[in-house]
Amino acid sequence: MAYDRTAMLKLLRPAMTRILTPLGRALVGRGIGPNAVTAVGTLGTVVSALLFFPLGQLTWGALVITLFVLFDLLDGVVARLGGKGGSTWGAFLDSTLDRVADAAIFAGLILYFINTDDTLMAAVTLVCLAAGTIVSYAKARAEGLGLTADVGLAERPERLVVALVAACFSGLGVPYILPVGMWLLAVASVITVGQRVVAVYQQTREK
Ligand SMILES: CCCCCCCC/C=C\CCCCCCCC(=O)OC[C@H](COP(=O)(O)OP(=O)(O)OC[C@H]1O[C@@H](n2ccc(N)nc2=O)[C@H](O)[C@@H]1O)OC(=O)CCCCCCC/C=C\CCCCCCCC
Ligand SMILES: O=P([O-])([O-])O[C@@H]1[C@@H](O)[C@H](O)[C@@H](O)[C@H](O)[C@@H]1O
Ligand SMILES: [Mg+2]
Ligand SMILES: [Mg+2]
Repeated sequence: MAYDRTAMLKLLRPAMTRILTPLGRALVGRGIGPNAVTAVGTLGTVVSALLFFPLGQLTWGALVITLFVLFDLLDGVVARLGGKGGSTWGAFLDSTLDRVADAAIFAGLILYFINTDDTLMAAVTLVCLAAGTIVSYAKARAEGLGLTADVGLAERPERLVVALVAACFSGLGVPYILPVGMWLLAVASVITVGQRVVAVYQQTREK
């Protein structure tokens, strides 16, 4: 059964791939493989999220993190240009390290809220972190069972764009944008968990 793809950012993927292809080709030409790109992207994201955000450097944090999360598109480009179309180990590493990067981004924001004595927003951001992890787990578990759960309002690109744009503009002084972004993301992530559970349930009923 086909499912509607509600996550609109997926439409940007071909364009982003085209933009990153010359860089990917240069990396392949220098013998740099996809796993190195995945590892550097994750390390850069973790270090910048846990450095900039807790210090209140939201704009710089968002910009530097953006640079490193784009490595997640670049690693796939490098894998495909490498000629073998990607490896099983690389696919596992990519998805697993995505969880590490996501945890660091939201942990950095939680530490920022704790440092500014905003316990409520720290809790809302914790919901974003937990629900986002469950969203990814639901898909991985479904795929492990031979099903799909490739649906939802707040898939990873949406979660990253909302969090990073809100942090970026909050750092520039736009009022309320970070709390509003985190509240919206918490609600959208919880809804996405529900959407994936329903999608898997429907497939099990059809079998
Ligand atoms: C200095 C910074 C300037 C800021 C400029 C902002 C530019 C960004 C603008 C827009 C971003 C647009 C978002 C793009 C959406 C893309 C949609 C999408 O689907 O993305 C998914 C991916 C990656 O998914 P995945 O990892 O699954 O795919 P891969 O292509 O990697 O393929 C996986 C397969 O590849 C093989 N493989 C992989 C790795 C490996 N080691 N070995 C392998 O073999 C294997 O077969 C695998 O199965 O991307 C993402 O999730 C990342 C999304 C990035 C979102 C960025 C958000 C930033 C937006 C704004 C930031 C705030 C800045 C505000 C600026 C304001 C200015 C006024
Ligand atoms: O499920 P989700 O968190 O929305 O989306 C995620 C993808 O964007 C990511 O690229 C992949 O490696 C993860 O395993 C996960 O599926
Ligand atoms: Mg990737
Ligand atoms: Mg990924």
